[in-house]
Amino acid sequence: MIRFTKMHGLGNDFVVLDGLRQTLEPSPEWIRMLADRHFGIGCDQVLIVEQPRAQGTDFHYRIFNADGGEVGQCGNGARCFARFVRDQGLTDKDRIRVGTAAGVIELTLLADGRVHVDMGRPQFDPRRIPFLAQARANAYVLGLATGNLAIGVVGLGNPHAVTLVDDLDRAPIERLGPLIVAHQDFPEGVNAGFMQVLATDRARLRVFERGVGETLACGSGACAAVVCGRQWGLLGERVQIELPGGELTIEWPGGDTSIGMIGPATRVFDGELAS
Ligand SMILES: N[C@@H](CCC[C@H](N)C(=O)O)C(=O)O
Repeated sequence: MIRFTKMHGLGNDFVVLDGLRQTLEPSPEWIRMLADRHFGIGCDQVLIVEQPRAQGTDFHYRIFNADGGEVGQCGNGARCFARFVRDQGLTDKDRIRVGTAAGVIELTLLADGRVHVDMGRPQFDPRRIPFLAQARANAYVLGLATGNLAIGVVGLGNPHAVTLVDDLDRAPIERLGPLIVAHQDFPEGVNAGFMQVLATDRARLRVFERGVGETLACGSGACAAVVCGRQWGLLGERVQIELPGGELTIEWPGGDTSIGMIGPATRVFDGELAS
């Protein structure tokens, strides 16, 4: 039997697994089965808690998309990770340092039950995102079969493309999302965000995620949207991002500073899976 916990961050849902007290062999086929909403448990991402690998960290955090691919970042998952390791008695710390495939992030359990994630500094160097562009820019033009699209591109431990729209309810996300995610200029794929700015401290966002499709919320996507919005002179330092599943607070002073995200983490149920 494999023990798991079903959790979500604003409807971006996860199967969370303790890889410290049980032996796991997360093949892509097994991850796809867990994530399957008909033949498995159902989730957008599978998250695994492992022994720390980097010095000065408490745990290692592995993230798998529903398609079985392993990735470097999941912001909503990071909040659930913090809640999980505390609720399972794996730590008694309020501030937890976690290594990921993309670097170290810091999670802080707040007194009101929400979690703050220090997501690290945004990456703008196209080669390191990775994105095929000659030089760094605040905006790029992406050639799609449907025409040219203006995007911002930023790495948050995973790649993001952000498009500004006038009306999020009318944006052709189902049509453009798959084209952006699979575009040849993103050798490892990309998460495609669509943002409508409402004020300097408030925006709406929908994200078509790499390896999943559209989700109810994307934490790293919300950070990417604020970074791009600030670079375009549209957003301030502290922004409320409205996603289909609820709201996140994103803080980014700009420049070479790290980006902060505050939001909820919810445990839905615990279960056992016949392995
Ligand atoms: N939902 C996540 C992002 C998960 C990974 C993403 N789909 C990728 O492939 O990079 C979030 O909350 O950040």
